[in-house]
Amino acid sequence: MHSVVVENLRKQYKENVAVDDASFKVNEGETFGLIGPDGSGKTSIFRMLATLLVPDGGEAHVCGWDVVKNYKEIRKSVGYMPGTFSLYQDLTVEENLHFFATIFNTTITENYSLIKDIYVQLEPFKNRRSGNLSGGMKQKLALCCALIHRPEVLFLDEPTTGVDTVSRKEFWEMLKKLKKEGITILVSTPYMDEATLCERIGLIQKGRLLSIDPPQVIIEKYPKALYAIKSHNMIELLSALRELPLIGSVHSFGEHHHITIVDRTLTLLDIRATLEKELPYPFQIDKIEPSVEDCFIQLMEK
Ligand SMILES: Nc1ncnc2c1ncn2[C@@H]1O[C@H](COP(=O)(O)OP(=O)(O)OP(=O)(O)O)[C@@H](O)[C@H]1O
Repeated sequence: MHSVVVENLRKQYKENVAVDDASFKVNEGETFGLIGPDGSGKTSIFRMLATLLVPDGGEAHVCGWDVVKNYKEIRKSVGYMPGTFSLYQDLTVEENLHFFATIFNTTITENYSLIKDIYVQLEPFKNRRSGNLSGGMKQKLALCCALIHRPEVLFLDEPTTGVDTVSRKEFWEMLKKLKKEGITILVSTPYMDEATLCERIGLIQKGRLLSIDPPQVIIEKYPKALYAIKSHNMIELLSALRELPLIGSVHSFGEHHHITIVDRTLTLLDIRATLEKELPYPFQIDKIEPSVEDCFIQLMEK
C-alpha cells in the first residue's frame, strides 16, 4: 500500500516549469527523501501534496485521497513542516502547541507519547516566545506542531536547512523514532549526506526526477570508476586536469577533486603513470566509492 502516489505531476509559474512530469510513490511507513538543489521544485511538490497549491497537470494521492478533490481529508491526515519557520512568533512554545492541537480538535495530552521525546527538550523554554528560540529549537517546535494530531504522513520540507550539525543529527534521530511509530515520512533536503539516512530517495533537478532508488542502489549504479586526487595547489591542479584528454570529468569536492577517466581499461597504476608525465608537481590519487553527490552530478550531466 502506498501513502503517497504522484503521477506526472506538473506545476508552472508563468513560463517557469517548476515541476515537470514528476512521478514517484512512497510506501506506507517509509522514509523517502527528495534530494535536490535550491529551485529544483521540492517545495512546489510538498505544497501540492499538502493541498496548499493546485497542480497544473497530473495527479497526486495522499493516503488514498486525491489532492484536489479530497483536500479536506488530506489536511486531517498529514502533518506539514514548511521550509520556512511559520509558527506564531509572538506565541510561546506552549501556546503554539495548544493552538495547533485545538485546530485539529485534539489536546497535547492525547498525543503526548508521540511528541514526548522532542517536547522534553523544549520544555525548559515552554514560556518563551517562539520567535526568540534558537534555530534548532524552532525546528523541534515546528515538528511537534506538525505531529500534534498524530498524522499518518509527515511532510518535512528542508527541515535541517540552516540548522547546526549537532541539531541536524538529533533531528534525524527523531525521524528514526517516528518511523518506528509507523508514520510515513517524505522529507526534502539539499544536503546530499542526509540522503543516505532515507530508505529511498528521489534525485530531483529542474522539476524532473532523475532517479528513484535506495541510496546504496543509486551509488551502485554509478557507471564509471571514480578517483580522488589532491596536490598542494588545488586550483592549478583543477585547470591542468580540465585540459587533459585522459580526464572524462572533474569536480571539486572539499579537499579533493573527483575525476573519471575516458579510457575505462586503464588501471590506477596506468593513470598515475600518465599523470606523473603531465603534472610537474607531486599529487596523490586514490580510487574511491562514489557518494550520492557524485551520482547526482553524473545524472545531471547525462
Ligand atoms: N510563487 C512562485 N512564482 C514564481 N516562481 C516560483 C514560485 N515558487 C517557486 N517558483 C520557482 O519555481 C522553481 C522551483 O521552486 P521550488 O521552491 O519549488 O524549489 P525548491 O527545490 O524547493 O527550492 P528552494 O529550496 O529554493 O525553495 C524555482 O525556479 C522557483 O524560483
